Amino acid sequence: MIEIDGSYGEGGGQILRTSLSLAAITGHAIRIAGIRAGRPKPGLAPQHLTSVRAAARICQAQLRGDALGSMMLEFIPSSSVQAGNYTFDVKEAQPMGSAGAVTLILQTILLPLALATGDSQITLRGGTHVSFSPTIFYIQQVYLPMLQRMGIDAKIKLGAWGWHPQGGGEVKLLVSGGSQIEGINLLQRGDLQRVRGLAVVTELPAHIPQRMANRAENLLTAAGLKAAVQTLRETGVAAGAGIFLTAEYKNSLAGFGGLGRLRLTAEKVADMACEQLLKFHQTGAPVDEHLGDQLLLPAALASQESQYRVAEVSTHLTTNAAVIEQFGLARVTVDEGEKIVAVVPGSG
Ligand SMILES: Nc1ncnc2c1ncn2[C@@H]1O[C@H](COP(=O)(O)OP(=O)(O)OP(=O)(O)O)[C@@H](O)[C@H]1O
Repeated sequence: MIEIDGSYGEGGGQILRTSLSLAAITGHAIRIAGIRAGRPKPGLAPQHLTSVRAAARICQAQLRGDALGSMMLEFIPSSSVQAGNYTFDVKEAQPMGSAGAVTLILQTILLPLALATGDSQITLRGGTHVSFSPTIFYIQQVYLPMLQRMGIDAKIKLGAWGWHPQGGGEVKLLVSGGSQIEGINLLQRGDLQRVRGLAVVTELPAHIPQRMANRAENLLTAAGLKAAVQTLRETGVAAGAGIFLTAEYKNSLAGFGGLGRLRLTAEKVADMACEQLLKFHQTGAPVDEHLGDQLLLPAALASQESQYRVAEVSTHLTTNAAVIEQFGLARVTVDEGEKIVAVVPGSG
């Protein structure tokens, strides 16, 4: 049984999710104590509990401690990962409804399914565009295209938008099994080709996405960047608004966003997304702070080494590196000065 300290470093949900993915892939039993001890409301929240159950379903794991608020979990896989058709709904963990991020559940099971024999089709229900997690736009425009370069083939389709706090979104994920994961080398990003974006609302007037798009295009153009932001107005289970931007460099992709809320003007939401993008652009790095921690897992499972330069070395990154090393799957070196991450699989 591999013992994981959930309070280590960041002390957040990512330690749990990375451990679940790796337990499913390797078949190792794990015990995690101190789950999300670093958070104000520690223990398993609906999104985490759904991730636990999703990971358990695909490798028929026995569970102990799989309850809301639990700070201890035992996860004992009893089969190899089984490709197939699955549905996971955050509501099953929290019947009152929750905007728990489906993207984080997606990231927990994607690599195990990509390495399994056979293709999978997954339906995920919950929050699709929520703070402190990748949005579906980010998964579509940044994460999956980067994974594609590493030999992982997955596609997603948004069925319904799910915003905070109601959730209620739906996403279909198609994963090709039998992947051979290749390493990635991202030290130079090359020139910026353009910034593409989407300004969207559900159940709100059309002037809002238009104002977000105009503001973002104006700000980015004034900074000398080529930018095109589309607008979209959709129906949904609740009102919501957001703007999502992708910076497309010759060799890399990076994603940023702003989410609307009551009393925040459309312009302010666009400003938030543009500020993040412009700050990133100035660093000259190919990999944004979030992709930096998200690339670690595929890099650890690849058959070659990876090296990439990040805009910022986050505690998510260093914490994730420590979890991966604990499974003995790869050696991860983070050069804090140069902000270069090196992953050598099979040498942990
Ligand atoms: N704006 C963003 N764009 C892309 N990815 C993001 C963004 N914000 C957060 N992420 C990613 O979401 C993940 C969040 O992990 P974290 O450990 O914070 O867990 P959590 O389960 O959301 O909950 P908690 O932090 O409450 O424990 C990280 O991989 C991080 O890179």
